[in-house]
Amino acid sequence: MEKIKISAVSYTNTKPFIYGIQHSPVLEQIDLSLDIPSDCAKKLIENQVDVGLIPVAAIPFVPNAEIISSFCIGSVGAVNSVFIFSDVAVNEIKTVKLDPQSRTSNNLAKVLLKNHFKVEVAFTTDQTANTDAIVLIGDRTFGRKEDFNFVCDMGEEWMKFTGLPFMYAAWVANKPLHESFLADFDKALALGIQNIPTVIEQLPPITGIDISDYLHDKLNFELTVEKIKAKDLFLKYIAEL
Ligand SMILES: C=C(O[C@@H]1C=C(C(=O)O)C=C[C@H]1O)C(=O)O
Repeated sequence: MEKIKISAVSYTNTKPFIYGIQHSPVLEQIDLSLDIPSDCAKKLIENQVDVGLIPVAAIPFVPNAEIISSFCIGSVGAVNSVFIFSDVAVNEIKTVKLDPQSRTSNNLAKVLLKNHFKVEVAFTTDQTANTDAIVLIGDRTFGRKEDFNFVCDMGEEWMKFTGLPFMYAAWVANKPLHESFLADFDKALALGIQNIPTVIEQLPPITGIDISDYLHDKLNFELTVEKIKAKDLFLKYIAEL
């Protein structure tokens, strides 16, 4: 039987899901690759894979996109790995360098700066540019908060702006898949979330972040009705940018 090709995020935030997949029988049905989020999206959009843990901002670009799991990468308030870092206060930001690995958080920065902070800002993807602020996500943010005068946690600011939690990435398919596979896959993800203490024990030493606090209390993996509401609202704001 042909394996189901899956692209998942290569960051620490996805380790519980990987643990669950690797400790479940569904592993035998899967060809798993770990990629930066922007590549997870690219692979799913270009049909190089059947399922991706992809940035929610990329969902509208996936033909026949369907969210297939009751789990996601989310937060209820602060997430501690999705930031706008700057040395000037947010109302003084004029230029922002975007993170080439991100699709969701780059758009979240645009949405929040326009609608929440109400500042007009120029964005660049040129990584050599000198800007007032940068968007940075994932493991590369660990230990970086001390390097900047101003630290804006976008999960926290989204909550202040909308009163809602946030969904950064979702498990999305680009074609119909067997019900039995989907049930087994979701069970595998659930197993990973139930075993976060073991996942933490097995991680190599990580500095610059309290990894237990991050995986237990900042990240929030259940795909709730409120998070779907947040995703729909976020996509609406993106369409209005
Ligand atoms: C919480 C995070 O969520 C992520 C942010 C993403 C994005 O900005 O496109 C995509 C996938 C997730 O890894 C993070 O990476 O820190």
